Amino acid sequence: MIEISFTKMHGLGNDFILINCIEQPEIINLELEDLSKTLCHRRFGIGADQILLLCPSEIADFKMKIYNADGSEVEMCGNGIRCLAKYIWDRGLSKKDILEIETLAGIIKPERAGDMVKVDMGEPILEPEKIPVAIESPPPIIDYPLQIEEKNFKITCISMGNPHAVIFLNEEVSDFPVSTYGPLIERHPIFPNKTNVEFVNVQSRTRLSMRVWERGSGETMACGTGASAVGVAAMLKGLTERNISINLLGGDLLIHWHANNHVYMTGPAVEVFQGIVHYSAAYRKDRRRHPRRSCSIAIEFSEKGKSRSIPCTCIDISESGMGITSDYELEIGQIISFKIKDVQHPKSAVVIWSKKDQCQYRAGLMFI
Ligand SMILES: N[C@@H](CCC[C@H](N)C(=O)O)C(=O)O
Repeated sequence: MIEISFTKMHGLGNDFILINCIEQPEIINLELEDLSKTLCHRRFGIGADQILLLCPSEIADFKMKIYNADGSEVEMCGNGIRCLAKYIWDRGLSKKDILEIETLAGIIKPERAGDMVKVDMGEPILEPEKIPVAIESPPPIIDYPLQIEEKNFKITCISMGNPHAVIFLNEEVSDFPVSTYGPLIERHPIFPNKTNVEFVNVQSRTRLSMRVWERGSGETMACGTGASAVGVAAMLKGLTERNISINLLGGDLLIHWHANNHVYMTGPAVEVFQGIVHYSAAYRKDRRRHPRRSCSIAIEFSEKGKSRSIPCTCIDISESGMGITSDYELEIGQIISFKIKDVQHPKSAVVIWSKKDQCQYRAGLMFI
């Protein structure tokens, strides 16, 4: 059982469990799919649509990893990145007004905009093979006919880093059976990576209303990438201007498809509460980048801020970490210092797992 500190946040009711993996680096070593499924569960967990992991990045200010409630890892989350930016600013983790956040969809830039957060969502992707959607037709895919049971839909396909199928309805979106057709379209074989599905009504040339069925999470109160895709779809079809507001179940987002081809999304981000969850951790199978050599070397370590030396045995070692056995129990996240005679290695490590093994303790350490 490990303790995980988290912050519950939402963007227009699309809710997130944000975990700071810079402060808790051991989290990255967990089975993250299991973690997301467990924590997002609305009855047995904390409850959320997605988990967001704040991580260090080598190419941007920070990295955001995102997992849906069903455990699937996703490329991008528009409401999530506004919440992540607010978390970073509120805790003084960066003084920059425009952040660069690495995601699986590339580097996305959230910017302070008064009480709101404006996000440069990048350029929409229209090529069918990149969305991806198995339709052999030149881009853009607009109003492609798709029959689902007795209903004939027309889908407009766009990727904002993640896939979206946008459907403009003649009937009222507020009464539409989103939870009947959403999952059938999400898993339709023409979407090899599944898809998010947006159902839309046009109110005027500057205002739309929509509901969204999110891939891997079900119907949510809002979706930032979804609203961006809907804005692009409406503009491609000539239904609206390039600067519009979109009403979702949780409130409004502003979408601007700029002449530079970037989509800008503006909306709120809210922190709800902080907490600590006790989690029965499953660890990732061995995905080490550096192979470990077995050994048996007696070493001593000391805990950060303490001078007492504690004996232990190093039982395997690689470029990035080592395994030890000791009579002393170490805690996950604890930082220790040590020295191994005649071996070149960093002098500090963080404990990424720890368990009792018969009458001794075993721990995995990552060099820092
Ligand atoms: N809620 C998000 C999108 C989250 C990911 C999505 N469910 C997917 O699987 O692509 C947003 O605000 O963009």
